[in-house]
Amino acid sequence: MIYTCTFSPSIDYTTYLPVFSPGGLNRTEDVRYYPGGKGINVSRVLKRLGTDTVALGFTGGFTGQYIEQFLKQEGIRTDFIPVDGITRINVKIKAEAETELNGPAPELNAAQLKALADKLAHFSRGDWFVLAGSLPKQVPDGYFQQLAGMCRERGIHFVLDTSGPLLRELAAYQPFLIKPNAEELGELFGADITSQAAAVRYARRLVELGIRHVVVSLGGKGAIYVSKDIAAVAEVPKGKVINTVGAGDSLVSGFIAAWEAGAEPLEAFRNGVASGSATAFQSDLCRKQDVEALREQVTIKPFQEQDVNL
Ligand SMILES: Nc1ncnc2c1ncn2[C@@H]1O[C@H](COP(=O)(O)OP(=O)(O)O)[C@@H](O)[C@H]1O
Ligand SMILES: O=P(O)(O)OC[C@H]1O[C@](O)(COP(=O)(O)O)[C@@H](O)[C@@H]1O
Repeated sequence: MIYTCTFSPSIDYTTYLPVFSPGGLNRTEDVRYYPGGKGINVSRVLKRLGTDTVALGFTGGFTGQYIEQFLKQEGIRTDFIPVDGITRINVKIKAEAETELNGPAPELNAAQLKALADKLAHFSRGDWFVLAGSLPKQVPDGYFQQLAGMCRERGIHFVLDTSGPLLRELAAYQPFLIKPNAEELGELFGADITSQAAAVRYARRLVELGIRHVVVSLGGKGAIYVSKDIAAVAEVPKGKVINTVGAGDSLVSGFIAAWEAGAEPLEAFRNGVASGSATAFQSDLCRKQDVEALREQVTIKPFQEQDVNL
């Protein structure tokens, strides 16, 4: 089974307007309320691609209930741990530029954290644990390391899509897949990633740590895949960008869906990139038919040492 885990779910209050004036009164007529948070997006996309998951994480209040109901209506199994606070609402303003306002998640107590570790203790070899999105800082030292260590010991595919200092620490637990964007990869190494060659160089350092698949997403500039034997660059298909929120999560989902179906790494990568772009080209997350239509338009080439600026 694929378990996704979202420590900080959200409702993504997504609104479209031609011009956004900071500091002024902005009236908007087109508003959507999507359940969000990276693991939840992965569960939603995998469902659309025909793969079942269980969405784990922490939810609270009326916003938490909304997310749970929404996912159930889409046929997604949930097993959230209830928390006392109210699940956040993240604001996504789609005007000339995309502006995001991501709130803090409710605090978690020791019993709630333990409840998650107890669930992980029942996973079987070959299951997946997709830990995605921002992680709370106020957890006891070593907690996330314990979860990552359980995955390593039990042969669970550990997929990590987070940012900040924990990304560096958990990378040492040899996740199966990680998907930083260029900025997150740069943060890991205290570097500015301004070229494909730099992205490949640092991704290789992660592979040397024992991570099997490293995908560096580059927004509209595509993505890079690095493993022990392969370094490849994908160009994205052309299309009208509508909402890139969830594009990174869709990339992760497309990769996992194809891998579970027996695809080779570069085919899984292609499916991931097509899923990311299919999401960027619509308001909500990608649909299977759009991913299939875009897949052949994703060009993948071996990485060439000559430098290409990002
Ligand atoms: N402007 C875009 N045009 C086409 N595809 C895009 C665009 N933005 C994102 N994507 C697709 O989504 C993937 C992930 O996007 P990215 O913005 O890098 O992720 P994140 O949201 O995690 O930072 C990209 O690798 C690409 O496949
Ligand atoms: O946990 P974070 O880092 O605040 O991110 C949460 C946000 O990321 C998203 O999951 C989208 O992520 P991506 O655009 O990176 O795929 C939103 O749904 C959510 O509002």
